[in-house]
Amino acid sequence: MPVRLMPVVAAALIDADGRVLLQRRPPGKQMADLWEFPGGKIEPGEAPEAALVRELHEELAITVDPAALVPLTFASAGLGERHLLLLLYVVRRWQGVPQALEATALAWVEPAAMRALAMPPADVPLVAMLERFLQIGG
Ligand SMILES: Nc1nc2c([nH]c(=O)n2[C@@H]2O[C@H](COP(=O)(O)OP(=O)(O)OP(=O)(O)O)[C@@H](O)[C@H]2O)c(=O)[nH]1
Repeated sequence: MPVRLMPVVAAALIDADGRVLLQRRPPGKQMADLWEFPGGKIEPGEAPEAALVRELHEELAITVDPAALVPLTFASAGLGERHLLLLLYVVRRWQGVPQALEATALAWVEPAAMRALAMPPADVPLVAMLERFLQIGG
């Protein structure tokens, strides 16, 4: 059965205290009001890293060197009529102070507190993996 693949890139920005930046999706969008990792869809012909650098600039007004994007894990899940392939990167270096240009809120969250937030279903295993990764000093 053919699927319509939807490739999405997302970033776990980690600050000096080991907290993770999450943003809240605006009302009216798919998955409204859920907390998510900043990011978005890869456009046709775009490399994943270029897409993530672009999205982080559009959503947070920060500049990120593609070399600072460290692949961590991915999610693969049906999403309506499409199939989401969500690539999660860890980012520890960027320029600028993140601003909520598209989200309704930003929050720096302790890793253990992430799973208490309402997030899209595909993010649940990503959050578990990220928490373990940060626990072992990744
Ligand atoms: N950015 C992001 N998207 C996620 C996450 N988890 C998850 O299921 N998604 C889904 O991946 C898709 C990303 O689309 P988006 O709407 O953020 O992408 P975009 O910025 O390109 O938006 P647009 O369609 O308004 O141009 C949405 O269906 C969203 O619900 C996540 O943690 N971060």
